[in-house]
Amino acid sequence: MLALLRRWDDWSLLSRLLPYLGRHKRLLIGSLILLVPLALAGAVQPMLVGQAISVLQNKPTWEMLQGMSRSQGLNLLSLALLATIVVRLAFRGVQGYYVQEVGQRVTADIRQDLFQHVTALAVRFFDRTPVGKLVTRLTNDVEALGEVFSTGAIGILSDIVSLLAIAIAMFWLQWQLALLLTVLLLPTTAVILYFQRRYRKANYRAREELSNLNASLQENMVGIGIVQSFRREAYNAQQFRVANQRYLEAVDRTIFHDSAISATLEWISLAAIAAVLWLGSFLVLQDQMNFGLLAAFILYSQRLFDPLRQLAEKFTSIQAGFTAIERIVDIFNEPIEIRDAAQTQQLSLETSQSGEIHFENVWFGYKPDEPVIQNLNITIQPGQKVALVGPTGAGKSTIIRLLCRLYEPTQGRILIDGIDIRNLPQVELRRHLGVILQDGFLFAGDVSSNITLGEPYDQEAVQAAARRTNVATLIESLPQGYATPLRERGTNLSGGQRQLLAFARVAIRDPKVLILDEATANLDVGTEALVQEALDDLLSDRTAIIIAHRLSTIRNADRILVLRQGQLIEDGSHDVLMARNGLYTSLYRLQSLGAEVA
Ligand SMILES: Nc1ncnc2c1ncn2[C@@H]1O[C@H](COP(=O)(O)OP(=O)(O)OP(=O)(O)O)[C@@H](O)[C@H]1O
Repeated sequence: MLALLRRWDDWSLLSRLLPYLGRHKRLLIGSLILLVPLALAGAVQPMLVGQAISVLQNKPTWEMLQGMSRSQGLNLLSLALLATIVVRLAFRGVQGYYVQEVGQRVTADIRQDLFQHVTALAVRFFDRTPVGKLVTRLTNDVEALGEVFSTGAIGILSDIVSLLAIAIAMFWLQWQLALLLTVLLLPTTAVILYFQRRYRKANYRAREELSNLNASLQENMVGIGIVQSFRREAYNAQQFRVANQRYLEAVDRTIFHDSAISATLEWISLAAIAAVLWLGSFLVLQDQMNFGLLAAFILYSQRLFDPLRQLAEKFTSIQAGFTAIERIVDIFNEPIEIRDAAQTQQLSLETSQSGEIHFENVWFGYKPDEPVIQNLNITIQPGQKVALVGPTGAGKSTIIRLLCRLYEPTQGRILIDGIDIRNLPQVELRRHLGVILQDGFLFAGDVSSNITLGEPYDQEAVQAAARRTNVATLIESLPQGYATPLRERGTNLSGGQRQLLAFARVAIRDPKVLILDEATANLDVGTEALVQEALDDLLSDRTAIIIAHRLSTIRNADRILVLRQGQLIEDGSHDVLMARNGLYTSLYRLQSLGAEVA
């Protein structure tokens, strides 16, 4: 307990999460109220047994028992004992249920808030955090935290109330024996605290190792295709074995410290009985105490260590919970870097002139000292089709991520229709931009929901978007049409078909700016014709930024921007750039040569 009080850090961490308890006040208060009769019944039982023995021995008893015959007194005491047993039986179940219920509800609330927080974090956070680790935090850690709120915190309160009730009863009955037991409690508590501290450290390590294990698991599952095609199974299994072994060793350490605590308590509670017998018999022999009282104290010495043992067990789960709290609060503390401004502006979508994009002295780097985009100045007129071209790693995709505000420029600003994108609500910015990437990601759900993505479009709009993007025939040929279930992996859609769905997803939103990042790279010839047709339709009357490695696909762009190492080095139409005989010309010639050789 002292260790807990000393850990102000922990308490301040915990206090961040206390409001969650406040949401379930009624259950919480119910479970707290039930603690009182439970503790009282527990503390009275040894007294009743002691009185029964005294009645049997004709020794002094409580006043109310003195006018009764021995059998009447014994009957009354047995009835009272039965009543305390009934109280404990009846209330313990209800109280346990309430406590678990509070824990589970708090866990569910925190899990939900954590999910919302994590999905609001900038992409930058995901660059440095493996998905497996996040999953561990959202599942195992939240679960461990739930224990703090259920069995942990309230359980500890219940044990403390029991301990207090027993202590008061003991001191009331016989102070010397009570003092002896209290003195024995002190070194026990010190030993427990020592092992607790060790346990806490071991537990933190174990959780870290579990995160690593999950991260490795997740990487292998997601990359299973590559794992198998490069025959990396044995190699990866070896790596997994190492991670698994490390986890095992870390868990072993926690078990060791946990067992050490139980063993200490086991030993000390026996020692306590011996000590009570020793001092108690001495007092009985000296006629300072009767045998009934000694019997009551032997029961107390067992009872006293029982809540202490439970307290230690709960401390263990609370310690695990504190580790989890640290890791969860870490995530809650992760600032949401990209937020809507306090005063946002609106885009006027109605004018035909909307869709102008302007990069003004934009600098950006994923790491502070490594600029990936350097002093970029571009103006794209409404309706213009612009292609971004350049060697691999030149920064083409980065420009798109900046425009979508997945990352913020370190210097300079980006304007859409004259408004800084930081002043636009993110919802509006992203609605204004239709992005199609190389892989059309599918969510678990049916075809329609993969097009609407949860927004309230009616079925007619979904079908119209599908027709516009040449995917309607395909969808209608699926076993359940628009209601066919899809999921990210293992669907029977080809890369091209998924891409057509991604087009429909954008078409239904009717964005003013279309962004294609290698959107047609993965397609077979048949699908490419379909996609090209859909694309021509989508592109009309929209500003578009297109990234394509195959330069033949962007010949018709109004403007081609050539990048090298994050700098714009050429800007013009295909013909103008060819005449200039620069980087674009050499890239184009290289590709034409490649095509001829092929
Ligand atoms: N998430 C990231 N974290 C750190 N560095 C990154 C990240 N994404 C890209 N980079 C680096 O930024 C540079 C530009 O990357 P970007 O993806 O914009 O290039 P690109 O021109 O689109 O390349 P490609 O044609 O190969 O897709 C590269 O040097 C890359 O290593």
